Amino acid sequence: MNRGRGNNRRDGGNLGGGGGGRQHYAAKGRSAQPTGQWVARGVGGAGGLLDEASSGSGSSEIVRNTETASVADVRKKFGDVLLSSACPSEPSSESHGSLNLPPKDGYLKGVQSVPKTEPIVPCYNNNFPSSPTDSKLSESSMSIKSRDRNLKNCSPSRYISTSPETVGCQISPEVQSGKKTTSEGASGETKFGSSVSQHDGFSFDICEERSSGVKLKTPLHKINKAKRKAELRMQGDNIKVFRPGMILLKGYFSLDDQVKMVKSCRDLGRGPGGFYQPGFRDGEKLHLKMMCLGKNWDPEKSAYGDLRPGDQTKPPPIPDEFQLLVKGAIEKCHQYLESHNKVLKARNILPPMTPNICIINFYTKTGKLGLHKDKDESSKSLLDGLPVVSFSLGDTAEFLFGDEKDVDKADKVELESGDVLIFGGKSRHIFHGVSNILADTAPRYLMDETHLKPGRLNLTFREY
Ligand SMILES: O=C(O)CCC(=O)C(=O)O
Ligand SMILES: [Fe+2]
Repeated sequence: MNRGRGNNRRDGGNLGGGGGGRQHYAAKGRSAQPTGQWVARGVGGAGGLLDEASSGSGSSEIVRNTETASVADVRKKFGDVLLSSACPSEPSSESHGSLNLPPKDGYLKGVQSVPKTEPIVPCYNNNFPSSPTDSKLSESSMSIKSRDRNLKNCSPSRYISTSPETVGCQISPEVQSGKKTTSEGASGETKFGSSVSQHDGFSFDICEERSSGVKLKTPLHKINKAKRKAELRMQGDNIKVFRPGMILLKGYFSLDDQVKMVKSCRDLGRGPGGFYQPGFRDGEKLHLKMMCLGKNWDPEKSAYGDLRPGDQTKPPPIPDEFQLLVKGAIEKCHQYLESHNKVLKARNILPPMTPNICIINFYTKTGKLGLHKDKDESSKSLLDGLPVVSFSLGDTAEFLFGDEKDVDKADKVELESGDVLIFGGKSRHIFHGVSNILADTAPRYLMDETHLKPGRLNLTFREY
């Protein structure tokens, strides 16, 4: 399993050809639930229509899936859980940026286990999710875009930016030879540092501290307008099947649900096992901040483990509410495939899964992730094509995917805040990556409510 090493790194430097592990290079139907109540959306009641399969999905299934537990059942279970607004979220006295500086003299790898900030006990009982309804997909925002010319001809080792503006193909000889490392500060600037540690920057806060200064709030009528717009987007047919097993649920999460998710990630990310600046064994840094839930993914070993090697922290468990959202999204896909495609048993095209791993990435505007395959999960999981379920929050990402590790041959789709992308079954082994973050594209309401730092939050759920 190689998600991050050698030619397969998941860093900013690997958009070019080669193998492909997880290399950091660097939808929907929400019901009109009152704020604070999270109801899995858009499941159940799938029609029996058998339209032309847009994905070319197989039509050999003859038994309709009736086994998947209804999300409504899970709703009953979690529907009354109190919201997480009571989670402690004391401001840190530490400036966030300083946690991303290169390690100080005397720093020893593996010793920096205690965050400088007062540890904040994460709250795992946030009450998710909402229930999106079928919605119409806006072609403009979900069509596959042409290839990313900016990344053309970048070889893997050259795709490490030396400045925030550098898209790729420029790198100092020191970095190429592995003598220097790059790290991305809170501002998104890429900095050089020593390669003593791959684990500096523990407990990076994805949100700004609320400033004491006066900040103009978005007028209520604007908020309502944005919410109405989001609701409308969710009411149409917002689902796109790119390939068998690769499905985009466009605008799946309401703005309020997005706010809750960001707040949960923030709370989790400031506690033990929280966000940090990951790097590879040779000192190269991924162009993002990362944390894991359930199991730790180690970019140095390209493998999962129970503890994070750098500080021996155990990743927090995946909150039940996240589980519910994942389940709802998969069921939504099943429902769609069975009602819009010639599929009688959609789980044969997109197998169900219960995630026990979530990798959360935070990209600043210069963040990126090289073309890679997610292949560090168990052989059985990979063989069965258990899907990766990906939630996007914040700024829009240009997401590349294809059969080869070649940006010129990759397709591109924009993933906006609230979108869910799922790739499983025959699409489980696609190359994919993030070529670009489109600055200032996050919904204003989300930013106002969460103080999310400029950038994008991505959660990918998997079953080991
Ligand atoms: O950020 C994304 O959309 C993709 C993330 C990803 O591929 C990964 O974490 O393995
Ligand atoms: Fe991935």
